[in-house]
Amino acid sequence: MTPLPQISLATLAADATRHEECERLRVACEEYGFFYLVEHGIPKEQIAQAIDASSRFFALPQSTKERYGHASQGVYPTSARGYSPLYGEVLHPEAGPDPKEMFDLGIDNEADRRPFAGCTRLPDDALAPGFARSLLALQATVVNEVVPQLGNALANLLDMEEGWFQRHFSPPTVLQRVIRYPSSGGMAGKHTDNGFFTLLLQEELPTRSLQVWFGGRWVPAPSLPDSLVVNLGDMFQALSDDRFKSTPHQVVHTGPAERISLPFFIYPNIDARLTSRQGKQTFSVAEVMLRNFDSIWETGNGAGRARELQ
Ligand SMILES: O=C(O)CCC(=O)C(=O)O
Ligand SMILES: [Fe+2]
Repeated sequence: MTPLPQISLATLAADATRHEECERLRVACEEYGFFYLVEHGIPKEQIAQAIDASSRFFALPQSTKERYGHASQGVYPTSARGYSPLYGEVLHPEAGPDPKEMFDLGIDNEADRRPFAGCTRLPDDALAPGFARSLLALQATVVNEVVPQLGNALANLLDMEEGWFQRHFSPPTVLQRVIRYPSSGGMAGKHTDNGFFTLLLQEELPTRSLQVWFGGRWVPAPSLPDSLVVNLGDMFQALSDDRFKSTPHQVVHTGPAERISLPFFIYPNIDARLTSRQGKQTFSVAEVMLRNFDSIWETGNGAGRARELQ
């Protein structure tokens, strides 16, 4: 059993029940910074198709996958999109590069030359059947349905002025990722996520691979049927003047099967400059994101608040 609370997006979004569920959301965020999202509205088949197609993509020959690597993508920073082989990313400096492989996508916009924007070069249907199609379909549901509803409810916890969420998340910056942890053992070093919040879809496996740092110990966040995992990121913590925390977490996957997970890292609009509720912190979204990418990919110092975590 996991102690993590469950929050219903349908209840949160309905006028008659919103108030009570918002209170439960507040408690979940204050106590854990992690919760399960149920009644989230993402069709089960859409998730299953994305996981199946991802698994097939990762089974392609290494040289084929590497044709879609960071250098082939044409987005700045280069590590923001495309395929990354095993041992590419450092989430915690002591753990070193993680045994996991990944593919990163974002919201496509050919003409947009700002950081983290542009178009993802994806394998076509002949090479990776359903890969691009299923991941972009999932992205559309997440970005158009889940992010506005959940994002608004989370923004309300921050007590910002009317229209704050709408103003700073139109559109949001979305880092969509597909991760494969091999059956021989996979890891994601302990870290915090750097954005506003993260939505995690994970393959339904009996393992307890994802672990959350809570109450001085690692608590498993296994996949529960029809549930997503949501966690708060460093930007949420900063905007709340540290009232809410971005909770440390890690992945220790020991097999016996491989594990696919599909996180969506949700950030404000890339041009936003934001100030916390009490005015103690002001930051540029692009600057914070670029610094975090530099720490992960260039200096090996890890993600989010990793350096604070022993
Ligand atoms: O794969 C997972 O379950 C979580 C991965 C994660 O925490 C991350 O990529 O930030
Ligand atoms: Fe994470």
